[in-house]
Amino acid sequence: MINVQNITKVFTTKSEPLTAVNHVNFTIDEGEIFGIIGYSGAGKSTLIRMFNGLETPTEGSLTIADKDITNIRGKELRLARREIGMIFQHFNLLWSRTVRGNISFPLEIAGVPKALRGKRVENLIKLVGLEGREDAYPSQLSGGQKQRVGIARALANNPKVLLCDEATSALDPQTTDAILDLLVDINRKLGLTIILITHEMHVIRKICHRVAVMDSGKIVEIAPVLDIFRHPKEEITKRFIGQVTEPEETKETIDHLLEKYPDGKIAKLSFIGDVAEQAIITRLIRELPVTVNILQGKVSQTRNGAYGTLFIHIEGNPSDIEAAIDFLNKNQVGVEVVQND
Ligand SMILES: Nc1ncnc2c1ncn2[C@@H]1O[C@H](COP(=O)(O)OP(=O)(O)OP(=O)(O)O)[C@@H](O)[C@H]1O
Repeated sequence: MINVQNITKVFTTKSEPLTAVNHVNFTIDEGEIFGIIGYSGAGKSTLIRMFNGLETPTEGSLTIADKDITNIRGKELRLARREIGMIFQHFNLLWSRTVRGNISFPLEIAGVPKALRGKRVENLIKLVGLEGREDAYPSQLSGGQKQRVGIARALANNPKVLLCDEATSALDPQTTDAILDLLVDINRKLGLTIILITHEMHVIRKICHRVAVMDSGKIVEIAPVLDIFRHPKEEITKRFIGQVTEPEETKETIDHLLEKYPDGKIAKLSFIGDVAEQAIITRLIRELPVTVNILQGKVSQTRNGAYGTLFIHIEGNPSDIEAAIDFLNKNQVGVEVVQND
């Protein structure tokens, strides 16, 4: 449905040209929730802003539903923008208008007659769960409620695509989850394609089907979310995954254990889906003369299934430890020795 080909954006700055997005290629299917993750300055905002003409690419093309939106201007661009809604980190609401007034605004701009607007606004308020708050002003709303208004406003003209620019970054964890659940609900109900940018792997893990990892203007890795969890290739991807799979205290625990047991090896095991980690560890201890200490474990749920990590410390003589790692590898467990000696 969406085809991004060789998209590049170079900004002219006082000192030298700055390449914010550097020859990026990918496609997005209709109805997909597609995440783009990267640290600050990676080029995510610039990339997403090219989807609705807020930035013009220096090179490359971008087609949405077979329509090339790269170089359109004026009326054509305004019409194309109606097909693409956008929500923002800081909501960008009109402070002098009520909830109803904010949601109605894009309909007024599009010239929808008043008689039709009322019904449409009521439906949108219901869709995002803001019944009873229709007459409140943004200053009277919580962050989560403000973003619900942002979502309703973005959906007012029945867009095919919703762009989310760090839409949950200003919200607390509980409100973030509620807004993410709402996005999934809307994606299911309306078949809407959602493209979101974030620096939080939690957001990707919770709702995205696929993810692209962006670094210095380039897409360095792109895959279904569960595959990325299972086989991250790039160092930066591993760091993002660590945000959700590794409890913060893991490093301290590992350091402590290395001091306590200087001879062992510490391994990070990855389990996908229903692989029963308990049974594998039990068999490992029975079959090989090694001792296993379980340090930390966590299971994360993604849209495509569960992903678990377990940190263990293996003690024994070196050949038995090697045999233990072999055993784990043969049992469809991802094994990464994180540190030894
Ligand atoms: N209008 C502009 N003029 C000059 N440079 C810009 C402009 N907009 C963005 N940049 C630069 O392009 C690079 C990418 O910025 P961008 O905002 O796209 O990154 P980002 O990944 O979204 O980060 P953040 O989350 O901090 O916004 C940065 O080095 C930024 O300073």
